[in-house]
Amino acid sequence: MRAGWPDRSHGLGRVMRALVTSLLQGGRLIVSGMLMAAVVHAAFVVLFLAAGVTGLAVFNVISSLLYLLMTLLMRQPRWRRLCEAMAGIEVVLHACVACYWLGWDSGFHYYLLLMLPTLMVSTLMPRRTKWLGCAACVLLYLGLDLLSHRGPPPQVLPGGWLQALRMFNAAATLTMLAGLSAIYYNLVLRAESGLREMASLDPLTGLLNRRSLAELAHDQLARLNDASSPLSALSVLLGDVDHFKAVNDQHGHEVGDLVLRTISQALQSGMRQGDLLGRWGGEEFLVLLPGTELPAARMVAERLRALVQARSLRLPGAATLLPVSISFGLCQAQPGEPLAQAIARADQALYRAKQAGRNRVALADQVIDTQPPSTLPPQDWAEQDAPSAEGDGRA
Ligand SMILES: Nc1nc2c(ncn2[C@@H]2O[C@H](COP(=O)(O)OP(=O)(O)OP(=O)(O)O)[C@@H](O)[C@H]2O)c(=O)[nH]1
Repeated sequence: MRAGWPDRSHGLGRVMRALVTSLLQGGRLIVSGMLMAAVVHAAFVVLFLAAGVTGLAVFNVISSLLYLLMTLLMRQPRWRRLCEAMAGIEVVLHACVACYWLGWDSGFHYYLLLMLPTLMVSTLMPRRTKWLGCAACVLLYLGLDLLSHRGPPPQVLPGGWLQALRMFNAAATLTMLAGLSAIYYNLVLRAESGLREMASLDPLTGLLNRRSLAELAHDQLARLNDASSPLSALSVLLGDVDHFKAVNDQHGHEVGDLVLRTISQALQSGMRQGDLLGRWGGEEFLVLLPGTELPAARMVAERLRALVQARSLRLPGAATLLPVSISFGLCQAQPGEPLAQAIARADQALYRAKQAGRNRVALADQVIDTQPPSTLPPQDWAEQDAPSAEGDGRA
């Protein structure tokens, strides 16, 4: 239980807590609107009692309670559609009755205007229904105007009261419109950032996906080529999970996915601030190390490799651990070198790491290579003293 809430809340405390919780956690435009409506209606009870308009004061008590009830009911998805419809009916009915009873100058017709944005942003009704609802509101507004101007209203308030009421209604409507707009704007922002996140992250591992990592890599290469930029080096590390096909084949794709997530976490745990990690392909990971030259990058790669190796998995019912390991190919991007070429060089080094027994780091040639792999000179080294992969026999 959060500090500040009583341990055992009863009655009003519980209702208040549910209201605040529904507002904060529900986070929905319509819930916030209903809570605002309950408060505004409660304010009108006081106003009407003071002006001697008892009938409308009772109407407002009922409306205020109805809105509080709906705010609570809105937490249950099955009640949402009914609540939205009830709120709409209440606004229209209340605006019409109050405007007819006290006259056009009371300003109650303003509340009909609230229906237009509320209808339009509702997620619970089809587009056609929204437009029909808006058209009905406009017709009602015009009809109410005609009806109210045919003669004096049933209850005539003193001039000062009427003016105060109209100003209150105008202020309340405008404030609610501003509030609704702000809430809607926040919802749009949240949805937008959610979409952006979905578009840039790999859903399985939560790492950057290939597209967003490629964009960042292009930015880094541009900085490397820019003489005014402080970036002096960029190392590119391409990793590939060892014997991953065998994991899938022997244990199924769910275990394969678990291995990928485990390796992602291991890699993330070894990343430094400013380095970039992403899932480049199925079982391939790409790491960019800005400001890092080859010797330091090699140490980073060794650290990541060791972190992955330490994450062997114990599968349910299995007597032995499932070994996991990763091989890395490493190169330092050359100024002016395209991304594809830097990655191709890292890939060639990765190929040699695999050939040399896996679970190791291999460095690419420093020379920018434009030749096909078959004509390359023999590579100078793959780390022969690195530990062997678990279960090398599967190679
Ligand atoms: N479970 C799972 N498997 C994937 C995913 N993406 C790719 N794979 C599998 O990863 C396997 C990659 O196998 P290979 O490229 O043959 O390589 P490997 O078995 O890891 O062997 P080496 O790389 O030589 O050590 C293929 O069987 C793909 O189907 C994924 O998101 N989830």
